[in-house]
Amino acid sequence: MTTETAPAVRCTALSYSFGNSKAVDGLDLLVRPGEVFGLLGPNGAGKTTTMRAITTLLPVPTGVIEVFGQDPARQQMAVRRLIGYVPQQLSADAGLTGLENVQLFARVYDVPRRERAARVSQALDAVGLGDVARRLAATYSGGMVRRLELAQALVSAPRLLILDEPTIGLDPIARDSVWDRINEIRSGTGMTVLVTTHSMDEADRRCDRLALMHLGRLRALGTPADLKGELVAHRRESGEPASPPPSLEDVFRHHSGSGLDDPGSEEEKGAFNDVRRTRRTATRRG
Ligand SMILES: Nc1ncnc2c1ncn2[C@@H]1O[C@H](COP(=O)(O)OP(=O)(O)OP(=O)(O)O)[C@@H](O)[C@H]1O
Repeated sequence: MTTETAPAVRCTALSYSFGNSKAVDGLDLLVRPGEVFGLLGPNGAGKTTTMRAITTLLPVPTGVIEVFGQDPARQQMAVRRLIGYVPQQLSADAGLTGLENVQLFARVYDVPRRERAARVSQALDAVGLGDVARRLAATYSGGMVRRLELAQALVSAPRLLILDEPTIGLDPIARDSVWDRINEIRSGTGMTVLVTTHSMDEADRRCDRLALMHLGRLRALGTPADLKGELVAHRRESGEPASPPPSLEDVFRHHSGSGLDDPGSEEEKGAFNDVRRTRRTATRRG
């Protein structure tokens, strides 16, 4: 299969353990080219581990991963060239200007020297930071820092953009601004986006398809509408009240609630809404 026709990502029986603890447990996943695919799940579900395995940042896992038909274990550099990655952790340097931050990534990604200046300025313009590129990142707001990190990832013109909690800690306006930029770039390039999120709203509004993960395993897969529709059908068949219409939160509870895997702690059962962590935006300004 050529990289043109291959799925953006295919994971087959993917597993990864930290010591005796299984972070990802037999995951099968297929991300189609051009879609926004969301990995949704509470803390510890295995989302970040899955992403890091795809990005080649973890030692070789068990199972198979393909990124546009390439194997990250054997074709590490080829895969890295296809990917732009925005990790959860802060990746912008507050002591550099926006421009310098993106220039740094252009060198790291080995963007050809003669294309560098144009690509850096395109990436900054694409995220709406062209006018403030010569200001220190320390003076940027949380939303601007997140857009700067997006520019860093975009400077290599990736076919697959991987975002780990892209809008955590941002207010709704900054969130929308980040997503608007991502979608503008997608419509211009056909780029695929793989994103993790805790946010039901973000998953519902922004993702074409979702994988619900819990305790390292895939619990459900589909469009937000399909996932909710399946729960409606299940309620109908089991004689449960049809209203109110289910939310994604209800879908998640249905798939990961008591009786599945380790139903153990009460904390784990229903805590989906309680896991929203902030990315400590304020400290990232200084
Ligand atoms: N470096 C590590 N060393 C040991 N255990 C780890 C490490 N990274 C993750 N884990 C464990 O692996 C499991 C999955 O973690 P992972 O970060 O992939 O989950 P997640 O769904 O991304 O959660 P979060 O939303 O909190 O980032 C958790 O039990 C976590 O404690």
